[in-house]
Amino acid sequence: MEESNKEMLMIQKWLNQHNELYTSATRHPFTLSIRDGSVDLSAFKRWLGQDYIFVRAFVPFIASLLLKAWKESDDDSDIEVILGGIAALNDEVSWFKREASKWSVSLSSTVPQKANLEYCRFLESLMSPEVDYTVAVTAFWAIEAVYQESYAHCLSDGSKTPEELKETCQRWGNDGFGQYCHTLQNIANRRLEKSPEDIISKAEATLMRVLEYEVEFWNMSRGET
Ligand SMILES: Cc1ncc(CN)c(N)n1
Repeated sequence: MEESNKEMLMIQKWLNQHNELYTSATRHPFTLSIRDGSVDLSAFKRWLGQDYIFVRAFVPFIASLLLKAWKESDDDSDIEVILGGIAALNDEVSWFKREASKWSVSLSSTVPQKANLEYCRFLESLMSPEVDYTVAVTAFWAIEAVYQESYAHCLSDGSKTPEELKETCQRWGNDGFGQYCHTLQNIANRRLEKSPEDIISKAEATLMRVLEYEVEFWNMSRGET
């Protein structure tokens, strides 16, 4: 391993080593099509309905992370950070309902697609008490960071995001959420620094699984499955 990687924090090292996979999640054709204004609105509506189902499954996952933080964390401020995420989710669920009615998407009749079911099943597996807090908080950071990077890109220079999709992009692409993701990354790095080799490799494998599920989730908006 080259010298620079030794001082580098674990997450940064992994993002370098798995840059292709990270890019496939954060620069997916679906979000690139939002950024260049060519997005197929039926793909956007498919994504909206599926993501509402995911966010509902995300709630118990964050609740389980709060419990792991309470039991295992060496730093009490982690609990407040995670609590902030739970509070934001409360607002997020109502945002989905408003946005769905704006697009006449019926959330109650949306059927979870295969990629969604598999991702939610993976989330549920991370809720098990056997899964270490360090592994779970690394997953939490990755899940949030993919959306933050993807949607921030739809708002950055040169973007031609349609006006009616800007609010969606702002939801995850805003600077405040960017700060929040950096806070999560710091928590994950702090925990990884003190972790034994087996936990570190579990966290790396989990990060890669999250990125793969995120790519499949974006692919789902194409509506093939
Ligand atoms: C699939 C997915 N991944 C991440 C996020 C951001 N919480 C989301 N809403 N949906």
